[in-house]
Amino acid sequence: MSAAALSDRALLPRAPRIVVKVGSSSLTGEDGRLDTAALGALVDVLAARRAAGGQVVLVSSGAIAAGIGPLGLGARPRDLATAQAAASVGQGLLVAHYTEAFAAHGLRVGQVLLTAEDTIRRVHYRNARRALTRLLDLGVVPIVNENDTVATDEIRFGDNDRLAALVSHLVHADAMVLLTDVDALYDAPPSRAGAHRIASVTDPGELEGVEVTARGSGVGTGGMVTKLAAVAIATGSGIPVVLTSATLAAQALAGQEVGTWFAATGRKRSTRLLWLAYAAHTNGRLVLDDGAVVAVRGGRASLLPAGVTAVEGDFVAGDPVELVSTAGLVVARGIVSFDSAELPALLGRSTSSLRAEHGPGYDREVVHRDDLVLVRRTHQ
Ligand SMILES: Nc1ncnc2c1ncn2[C@@H]1O[C@H](COP(=O)(O)OP(=O)(O)O)[C@@H](O)[C@H]1O
Ligand SMILES: N[C@@H](CCC(=O)OP(=O)(O)O)C(=O)O
Repeated sequence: MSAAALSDRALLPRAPRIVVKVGSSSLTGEDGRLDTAALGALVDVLAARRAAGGQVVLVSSGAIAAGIGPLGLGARPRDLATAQAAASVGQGLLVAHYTEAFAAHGLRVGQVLLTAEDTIRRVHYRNARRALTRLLDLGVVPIVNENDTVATDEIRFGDNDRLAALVSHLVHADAMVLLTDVDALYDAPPSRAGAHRIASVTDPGELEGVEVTARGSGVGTGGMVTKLAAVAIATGSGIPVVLTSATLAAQALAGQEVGTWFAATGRKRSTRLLWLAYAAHTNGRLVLDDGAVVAVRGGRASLLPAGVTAVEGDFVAGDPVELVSTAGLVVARGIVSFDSAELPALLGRSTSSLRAEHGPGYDREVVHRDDLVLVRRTHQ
């Protein structure tokens, strides 16, 4: 990423590396099936960007939609197993369409399927980053999607908006472009009479009072809610975002006054912590005593067994969990370093007594401070 974040949409044409995310709703026709003409039109815009010297990572949804027709399904499947089957059939077809469309411009594509896990486990995200940057160096257009066939209900993005934000962070993108079926963020769902387009957002506080729904277009998932969560992840880590419709992609990339511009607000953070803060589905809760709440809120302390009073849920070491006060207020999220089965016997105990009784290894933190993020409210 260049040293300073892009300060204005007019600078977008000169951004060296962008991540473009296109949603199912922009790639499907009225019947919910893949619209290859819309896909072709998007590829024309992205190919022009490549021809002008810019690097592009495309995060494309549409695998499930592309599987609907070939499998003879009437509509987008709601159950996970059928959705996974549709994605399995559709992903190959989707990438085949992209391969052909980009090849017409002399460009190669590379398929990259990621899971939520890939963005938290250190070794996984290093691998993903290395592969993506090598593809870009080789002049390839990486086409990223969630690996739907292996993603489980508990740990998956489901929508590609947050995946796109984490990919933007992973590749140090200069900007993220979210393409959907509405031309901008509106102050209320656009179907409502009198809803107004919001041209730019420079501070997250400006989003207060903006009414968004999680209900998408029918083929998409998450609606505007997951888009704003993705915007928070990207802008909060120094990456500005443009949100507009796929049909306005060319104008958006040219820096014209379309869509909604979200200015970068924060500095770069670790991808794993971003995932934990905004995207992770937690598998359990640790209840903290008052002293531990104060220590954790201070931002520099790890959570020790002595500060935990109760454990809720089933999890294994390495899972994301919520850290809550005795009143049930979520204080932080963290990657826990014990299984839920072994924790109850350790609670309230000092690390030295645990080491004496159970051996070295047991004197570790329940959540290390490097694996912990304080919770702030978002639109999620
Ligand atoms: N305040 C809002 N501004 C704009 N769109 C909104 C708002 N609230 C809800 N939406 C809805 O979000 C939908 C886009 O989400 P979705 O269908 O999940 O898209 P995609 O498939 O591109 O991810 C739009 O069709 C729109 O109806
Ligand atoms: N990975 C899924 C994407 C899920 C989805 O619908 O995402 P989106 O349309 O971006 O809200 C697919 O390719 O069908």
